[in-house]
Amino acid sequence: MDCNRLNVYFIMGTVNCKKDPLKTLEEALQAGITCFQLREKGEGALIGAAYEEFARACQKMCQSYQVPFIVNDDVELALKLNADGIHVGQEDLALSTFREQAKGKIVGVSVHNSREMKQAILNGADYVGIGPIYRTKSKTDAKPPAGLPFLSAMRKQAGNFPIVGIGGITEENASAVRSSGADGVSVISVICHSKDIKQTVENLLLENIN
Ligand SMILES: C=C1C=NC(C(F)(F)F)=NC1=N
Ligand SMILES: [Mg+2]
Repeated sequence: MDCNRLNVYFIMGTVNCKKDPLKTLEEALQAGITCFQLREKGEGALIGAAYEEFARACQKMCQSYQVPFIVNDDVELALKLNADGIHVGQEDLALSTFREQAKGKIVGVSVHNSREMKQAILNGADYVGIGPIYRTKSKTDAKPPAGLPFLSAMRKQAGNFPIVGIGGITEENASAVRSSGADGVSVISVICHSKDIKQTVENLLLENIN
């Protein structure tokens, strides 16, 4: 996976949004997010036909901006929609299972320590999500903040394997996350709660990427 794809990796579900989620996604795509993950979970999340319909609407929008459409956890839906990839946690399926069913798809894995990262790379992940870097409000069962030194240590171990930082990342701390070794920043609230999504995404983007 081209690590520039991870530049600004927006993650969203209907639960995260104050205003219309599809409008939020449209504005974020227009502003230049480089990857999108549908993470529909938690209290009040869509299920069944409404969930699938929402997912298809998000996928269609991503396709019109040539931005990868990644599904969190739900491998079945990812395969049904022929999504560009999936993102799974340590508790989700074994990558090998998904890999067989989905050649050429992007597979991302959340990792919290060097053993998990080593395993994810061995199992054929295309990128790893490392965090939470800072305190997050978006994930109820998040681990304690790992901080930048942890991210730097993981970068040292990973060589140039694609790494995206996640957890409490804002316009203020995004550059520190990048200079600590992340190829990109993954965000939920800072975009979902932004009054000016175009400005927010521009402030998060690493400019003049070749
Ligand atoms: C828990 C997560 C950790 N990392 C990522 C990503 F940023 F995509 F790598 N997504 C998640 N849903
Ligand atoms: Mg998960």
